[in-house]
Amino acid sequence: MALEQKLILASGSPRRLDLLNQVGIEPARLMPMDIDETPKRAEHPRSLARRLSSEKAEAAYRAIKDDPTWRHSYILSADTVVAVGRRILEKTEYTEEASSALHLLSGRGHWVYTGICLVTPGGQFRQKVVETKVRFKRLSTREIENYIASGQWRGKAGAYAIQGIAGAFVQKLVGSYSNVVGLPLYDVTTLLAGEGFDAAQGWPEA
Ligand SMILES: Cc1cn([C@H]2C[C@H](O)[C@@H](COP(=O)(O)OP(=O)(O)OP(=O)(O)O)O2)c(=O)[nH]c1=O
Repeated sequence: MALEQKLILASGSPRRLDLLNQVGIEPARLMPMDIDETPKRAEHPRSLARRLSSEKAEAAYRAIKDDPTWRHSYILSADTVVAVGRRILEKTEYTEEASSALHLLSGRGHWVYTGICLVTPGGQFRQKVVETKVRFKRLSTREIENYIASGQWRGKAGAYAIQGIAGAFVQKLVGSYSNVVGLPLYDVTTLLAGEGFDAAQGWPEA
């Protein structure tokens, strides 16, 4: 059976789809999962990324497990969390919040955690959290204002998108770049390889 018939991406993020396509993986179906992403009190950012990625996968699994067309599929989900120390910088739609997040990121190192979760057709959950350390240069008030005006921060964890203008803010990055954009490609393809998927050849015949 071809990979196309086997993989559901439980995400509405165009970046995640682009990243998968980049390595030749085209999911059969996209299932954006609308879950409550509010962190629990004192929840560590790493635990949050793990919990939310598995909640997205669980919601998708519940939706397809009794559906004869989709129940033999794999489900992949992810969640990206940006944090300065233990302080989580959530996605925002408000300019004031985005501006204070950028002031906080300016001239400092921060962590980007992406939780990934792969559910097998048998209902087993395989999970991982991947960490990338990013350091921004010092940002002037003018640079922050211009960035806010670009709107590129909307709906992005940490109020920035490394794949756009904010790429110029990055002084140093340690770890996976694709992890910051929203899906760590090495780790995703390694998880899929554990299920017998070879990116160059597709899935083995069922
Ligand atoms: C830090 C950073 C985040 N992001 C994006 C990736 C994610 O789409 C988003 C983090 O929010 P998520 O909640 O991980 O994802 P989402 O709500 O956009 O999509 P879904 O839950 O349906 O999969 O921020 C970038 O695009 N670039 C970046 O540099």
